[in-house]
This record gives sequence, C-alpha cells and structure tokens, in this order.
Amino acid sequence: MRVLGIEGTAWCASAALHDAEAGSTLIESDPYEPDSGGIHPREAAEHMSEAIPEVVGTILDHAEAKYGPDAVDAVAFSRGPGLGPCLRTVGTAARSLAGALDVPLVGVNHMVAHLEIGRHESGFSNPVCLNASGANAHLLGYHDDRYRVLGETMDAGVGNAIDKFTRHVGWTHPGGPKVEAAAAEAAGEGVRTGTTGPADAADLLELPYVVKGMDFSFSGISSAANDAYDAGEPVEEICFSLQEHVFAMLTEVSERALSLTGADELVLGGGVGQNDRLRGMLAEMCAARGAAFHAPDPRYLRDNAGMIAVLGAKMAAAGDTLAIRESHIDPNFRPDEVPVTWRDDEPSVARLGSEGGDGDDHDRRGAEAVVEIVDADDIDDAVGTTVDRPGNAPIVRKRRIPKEYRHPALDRSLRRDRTVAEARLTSEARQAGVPTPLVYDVDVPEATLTLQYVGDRDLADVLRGGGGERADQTARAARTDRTDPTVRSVRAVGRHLARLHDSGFVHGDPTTRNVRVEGGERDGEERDGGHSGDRDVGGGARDRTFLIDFGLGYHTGHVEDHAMDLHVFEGSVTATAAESDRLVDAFEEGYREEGAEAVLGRLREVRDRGRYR
Ligand SMILES: C[C@@H](O)[C@H](NC(=O)OP(=O)(O)OC[C@H]1O[C@@H](n2cnc3c(N)ncnc32)[C@H](O)[C@@H]1O)C(=O)O
Ligand SMILES: [Fe+2]
Repeated sequence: MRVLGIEGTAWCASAALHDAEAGSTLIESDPYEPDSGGIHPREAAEHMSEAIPEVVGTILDHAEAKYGPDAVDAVAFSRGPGLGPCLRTVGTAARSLAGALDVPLVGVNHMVAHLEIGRHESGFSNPVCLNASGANAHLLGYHDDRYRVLGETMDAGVGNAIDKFTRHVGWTHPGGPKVEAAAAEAAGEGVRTGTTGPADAADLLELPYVVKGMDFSFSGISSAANDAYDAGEPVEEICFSLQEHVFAMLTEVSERALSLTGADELVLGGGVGQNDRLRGMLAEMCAARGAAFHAPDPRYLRDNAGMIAVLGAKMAAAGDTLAIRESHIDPNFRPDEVPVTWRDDEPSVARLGSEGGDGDDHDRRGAEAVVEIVDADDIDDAVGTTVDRPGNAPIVRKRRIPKEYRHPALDRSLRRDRTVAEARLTSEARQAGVPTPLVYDVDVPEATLTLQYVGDRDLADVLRGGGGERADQTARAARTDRTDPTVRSVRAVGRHLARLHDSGFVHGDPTTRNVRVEGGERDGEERDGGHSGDRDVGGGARDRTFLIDFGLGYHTGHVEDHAMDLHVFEGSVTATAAESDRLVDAFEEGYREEGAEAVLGRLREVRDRGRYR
C-alpha cells in the first residue's frame, strides 16, 4: 500500500508518499513564514493555495517516476483541526487528486496523526501520548475504540502560549525555537543535549504553575511572562523560566496519566516536542518510574504530511475511507471523535499496572509521592510516640519525593506548598463531613505526612477490573444501580465534592486514583451518606468512600473551579472505566443531591468548550 498524504492545517504545506510495505516515507514541505508577528490566517491560506499544488506535484512526480502510473493506492488529507481556509484548500486538493487518480480518499485527524506516528515508530502497543503542538496540548490514551482525552489545556495550546510571549517581545513565528535558544543561553550551556536536568541552572523567576488533575492552564503564565518583560527582566531569564514551568507542567500531567492508567509507555507528538528540554524532562521522568519513552524524529514532530500518509495507510488498509460527499473538513475536529478502525481489539490503555492497588500495596509509588504503609506493630517506632488511632488501623507515610526533572527551586516550592495544602484541606474536608484520613503528623521540610490508612483499594483499580468480585460482570449485571457498590462509590464522590465546594474549596485532583473505597459488598444505602463523622473511620467492614490527596486543593468560590473538579473526575472515569456513562450519571446525581446546579451547568460548558483558537 502506497499513500500520498497532504497536510496544511495552519503553517506547513506538505505532501508525502508513504510506502507501507517498504516502510519508507518521503516528505516535501513548504512552511509559511510570516514577516512579522504570528500566523495571519489570510496569509496562511494564500500560502496554502500556492504551495499545496507544488508540494503535491513534486511528490507525485517522484512517485510516478519510481513506481509507474499506479504509484498511489490512496490519498489521505488532514481534515482538521486547523484554520478553516487552509483546511479547505487541502480538502479540495485531496478530493480532486483522488478523483483524477481514481483511488480512495482518507480523512485524517491531525492530532491523532501526531500521536500515531510515535506509536508507529516506537512499536509501543498501548502508550499514553502527550501531544505538545502549537494549537493544542493534550494527553491521550486508547480506551473503548477511541483515543480518550485524559487531560488537556484549559485555554491555549502550548506552542501558542509560548508564541504569545515571543510576539510580545517582537520575535517572529515560530517563537518556540527562539525561546529554546535564549533559555539555553541563560542556563549557560549553549545548546542543550536534552538529557540532563538543570542542576547548574539559572535563577528561576516565579511564574504561575497551574495543574488540575491532568488538565492544565497556560493563560496566566503567558501574561506573567509578558509582565516580567515589561518590568525589565532579562529576556533570556524569562525564556528559561517559561520553559521550566511549562514543560514541568506537561511532564507532571504525563506522569499522572501513566500513574492513573498503569501504562508504562509514553510517546511524544507535536511541534513543541522538538524542544530538547521538554524531551529531556519527559525522558528523565519515564526513566525514574521505569516507563519506556519515545520521541519521534523532529521531521515527524512538526507538522508534516508524513504522519498523515502513515496513518492514512493504516486507515485505508482497514477500509476506513470517505465518500466525496462526506469528505468535508472540520476546523474543530477533536481526537476523541475519531472511531479507531485500524487497531485490533486491544485492551484499554488502563490496566492493572505495577503500582499495585488491588490488595497487597505496601510500598507504592504514585505520580508524586512514595507511600509507605506501616503495620500496627511498627507504628510506635515509625511515629515516635503512640498515636491515637481508632481501631488498630495501620498508618501511612507519604513523602513527596524530589523530581529530578524539574528545576530545584520549583521542585522545592511545589513539594512544600502541596504538603501544607494536603494537611490543611484533608482536615477541613473531614470537618465538612467528608471521609478522609486523619492527619497524625506533618513534616514540611521533608515534605512528609503521616496519615491514617483508609480504604482497601483505589477506585481506579476497582474500575479497571482489579477489584475482585466488584469486577465480576455477571454479579454486576444482577445488581441494580442502587446496590452496585461501584455506582454507590461514584455517587458518594459526587456528594463529597459538593460538600467541599459548599465549604469553599476544591479538591484539585479528584481522579479515581485519589478515591479509596472500603469493604461493603452489602445491599442497601451507603453508610457515609449522613452523619458518620470521624466515629466510623477505620471501624470494621463498612462500605465507605474516602477522598485522599488534597495537595492540589485550594480555597475558591468560583463556579468555574468547582466545575473543573467535576470535569477532572469525569475525565478519569471516561478514559479508564467500562460502562462509564452510567458511572458519570451516578456521579452527577450524587453531586446534585448536595451541590449547586450552576456548577453542573458550567461543567457542560467546560466540556463543550472549543480548544482550537
Ligand atoms: C492544528 C495544527 O495546525 C497545529 N499544528 C501546529 O501548531 O504545528 P506544530 O508543528 O505541531 O507545532 C508548532 C509549534 O511548535 C513550536 N516549536 C517548534 N520548535 C520548537 C522548539 N524547539 N521549542 C519549543 N517550541 C517549538 C512552534 O513555536 C509552534 O508553536 C496543532 O497540531 O495543534
Ligand atoms: Fe500540528
């Protein structure tokens, strides 16, 4: 199978020929380079109408010279997302070429192509993918015949966030490589090799660092960087600090996604993936947790038609082609709208991973902390004094370990702030009637908390089939929603979040890994719905649902922040659980019992919000 691919979503007019049998790909590209500022949509469209026919002509000539008149078996094109006028030029070119050659037409999602090229090159079977491109930034994982969005930017794409600063400074598009060069100057290294952390690093300006579960935001950091420039800070130092913050955020959420799903493979995609510092951070994070990492060659990271032709060949082989009349372009085409036809029946990216969780989970390494479970007999040694524990429950020592990939100053402040927040909000949540662990001790310099051990397992493990009898499909089918313990747990999470919000704060990271469930294969209503307070905690086999890990929580009365909590929880369910619709409904019902309807309304807005601006 030989496929001619065409790309032209924004700035790069490109054509390629991929020969699937030979495994070879030839790419011809012509980038649009604005004289000043960022991408001007009209100029970009003009560029496409001139450059697309030329690059296609070059590739076609090459194909026919090498393979003869039947050189091309299918034509693939980027349908979206991207700039409408650019996409229309690409679509028209693809339709007429497929017609002239009398071969099938394949419509490719540009973001899925950024992801698949890494999977294709690495040979990984089921990776988490970080797409770091101009107009986008998201984490994707395969689940239930789709690439699900595990996390994404709440505002600008990562490249655009950086380019916003370079426009302010007066640098031309693309800004990313210029920021990389200036940052390397500040770090005093010339060009980075990408494998080492910035131990010798330049001073770090403090900039906003916003991570919510696996979602993140760049709007604050772009403005803060602009303000720092206006205030006279040296531009190299701002570039350095901008990279350190933005890439640490992307690396952190990638690690969270690996932790949530239990996956042990990560691939990188998108134009910002060419940045050595980002690649270095991701490689270091993966090495530290024993995961495999693959960053494709730069010619496959920046926009290019090679990735379109490679995915196009897989889709064409699966019969996933388009009739001309349904081949319209889609400027807002989301990756999770694409039915994945070209992969065999493989399991979900979510699996029972090395992090245990379904039983014998004594020493565990989460995304940011190491958790050590201290048995009853050893507690006095561990804590120094006898702590007042209900029952004879074991305790947990949780230490936020330093992350070598991030700048030491940023690392210190994140670990300190989160340890303090966790201690404070875990207790405040209990006062609001939400089951949480008792906090026995806080050691801020060591970023260590001593906590009560709660629950038997993480909700994440229950949902992805690690929960013993809870995962038994037939047993589950026999239950009504009301008596299904999984449904009861997610409904309880809804109520718990409502109570936190009512008390004026958010959890900040309510993924299914931060919910602990306990006991209770019994029918009837859950026990923690009412007035259990502290009395019941740790006492016997009750059916209870605890929230843990409040490190990303903060006080806020904003409906948007409350809605984000719900969005984060639902994202973690949708991307990893079977029968997720039913669970999401139960969760929202739970929230509705005690929370504000306005928050659920805002949640729908957050969900529908277009990201491609
Ligand atoms: C929708 C589609 O048009 C869009 N594509 C796109 O934005 O081009 P892409 O090639 O994936 O990424 C370009 C971005 O990648 C950044 N970039 C390129 N080299 C970089 C570097 N060394 N460091 C940081 N950013 C870099 C550029 O500044 C620019 O913001 C997308 O994938 O979101
Ligand atoms: Fe792209």
